[in-house]
Amino acid sequence: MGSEGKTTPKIVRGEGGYVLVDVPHLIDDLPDLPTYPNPLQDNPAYSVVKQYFVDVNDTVAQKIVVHKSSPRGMLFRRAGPHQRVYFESDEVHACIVTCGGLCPGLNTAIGEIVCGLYGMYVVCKVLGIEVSGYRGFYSSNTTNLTQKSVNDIHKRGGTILCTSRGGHDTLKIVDSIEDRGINQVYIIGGDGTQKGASVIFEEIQRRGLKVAVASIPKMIDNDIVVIDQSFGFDTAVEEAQRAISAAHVEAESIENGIGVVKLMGRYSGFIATYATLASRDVDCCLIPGSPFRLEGKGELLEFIEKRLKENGHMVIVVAEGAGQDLTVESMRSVDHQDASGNKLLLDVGLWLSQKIKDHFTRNKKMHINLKYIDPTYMIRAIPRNASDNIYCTLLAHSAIHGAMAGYTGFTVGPVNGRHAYIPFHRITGVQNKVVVTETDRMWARLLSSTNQPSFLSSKDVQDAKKGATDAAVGRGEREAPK
Ligand SMILES: Nc1ncnc2c1ncn2[C@@H]1O[C@H](COP(=O)(O)OP(=O)(O)O)[C@@H](O)[C@H]1O
Ligand SMILES: O=P(O)(O)OC[C@H]1O[C@](O)(COP(=O)(O)O)[C@@H](O)[C@@H]1O
Ligand SMILES: [Mg+2]
Repeated sequence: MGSEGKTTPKIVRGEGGYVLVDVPHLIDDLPDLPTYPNPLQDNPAYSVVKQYFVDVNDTVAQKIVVHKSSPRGMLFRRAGPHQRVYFESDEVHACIVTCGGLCPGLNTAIGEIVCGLYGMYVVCKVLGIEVSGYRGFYSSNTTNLTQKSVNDIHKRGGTILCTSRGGHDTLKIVDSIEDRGINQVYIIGGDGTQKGASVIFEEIQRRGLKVAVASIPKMIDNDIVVIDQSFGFDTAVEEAQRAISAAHVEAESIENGIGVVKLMGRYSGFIATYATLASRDVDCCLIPGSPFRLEGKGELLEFIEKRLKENGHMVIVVAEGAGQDLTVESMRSVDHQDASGNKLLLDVGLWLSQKIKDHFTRNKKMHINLKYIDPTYMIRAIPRNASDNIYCTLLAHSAIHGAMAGYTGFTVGPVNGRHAYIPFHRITGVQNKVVVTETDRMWARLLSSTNQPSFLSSKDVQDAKKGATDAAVGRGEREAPK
């Protein structure tokens, strides 16, 4: 496995606090590359739009709420089609790879890259890196992707290219790119994948190749900074409702019924938070950013007892990364990792369910009926919903326009609603989290909606505030405290 990217950030400063966090361009290292008119100008669909092309100086502001005396924040390059492109249509040899865990919308993203390249840029060589993920680059399994072959894949869950964890060998991957004559690499994947894409880009740059590397971020649990939301998240929240509903039906149909639902979210609690807020059936939501304890006054077990006495049933949603400090303590775990180096978490849902059962068996005050639901793989495997489908189309188009315009080493996504190109170094190594204190009002809305205690001690509040500051610094919204 490679290390994280070390590209020097390309920062452009101007008047009035203008700070553009720019993305690399092929001409940074290959200044004499010729340009060509964008074929879209002759496309009957797109040429009717008067101002279809973006201006090369267009930027998107990361910060839209600014104070009189605070820094203006950073800008990113606006995504979209450019008047001039750096590839002739028949010169393009693109490839697409999907890595990491499944996420609804992967097939739409693949299909839309293929259709966008063929339809908008009259490209006719698009290779799918199969079987699978990064290691697929150095196996012989590839497939020619055509508009016909991707025709209805957006209706299916999973990825037609398959995916994998581990197996990132930068040199072998770039050798394969070079040997096959690939000059546009589209990489779809999560945080690990973005780190991998970053080192691939650096090796390509080191070899002085005319190869654009564009990535589409896939983080089902939305733990990506800078961009508004990741694809598949909306679908995941919707599908999570079904698990919560089932837990609610089970819980309310039996005396002292408790439904426990574990939702994805290793570092963040976005799916759990949004699904809880949306469902209104949840009595208690537990996420990584909000520590809790089991025993003691005002702590979780006491709250469960209270809610059962009041309502006769309750639903608990727990994000997979919640309470890891407690599970590690009680299960004396060893530090296991998956093939990609991700820490393997202990199943907090199972652990919590057992703890609740033990508590009520021990104190014999109340007989409870607990049902535990883990819908992780059911959620990941479904096809995307309508809004994620459209979103994936826009992401794919933004990636294609960027690569054709010669940008490289970038990921795409909406920043305050406008699509932008973001350099890898801005999104790798920092995680987006639900911030339970300070500025994040969503958690406050959740507490008010479930009417659960916050379970936070004053030390937790201090730690959470520090976490909020670190996250804001990570997002570039605030300067690091001196
Ligand atoms: N620091 C890294 N450098 C290079 N490749 C990496 C790095 N971290 C992860 N990868 C590779 O990225 C791919 C996907 O990573 P993984 O963490 O499994 O999924 P995700 O991208 O969804 O987070 C794997 O093939 C893994 O080897
Ligand atoms: O069984 P797998 O494929 O390792 O996946 C389990 C993990 O995949 C996820 O669904 C998503 O993780 P990634 O974003 O790293 O792919 C996690 O929430 C979960 O812990
Ligand atoms: Mg990941």
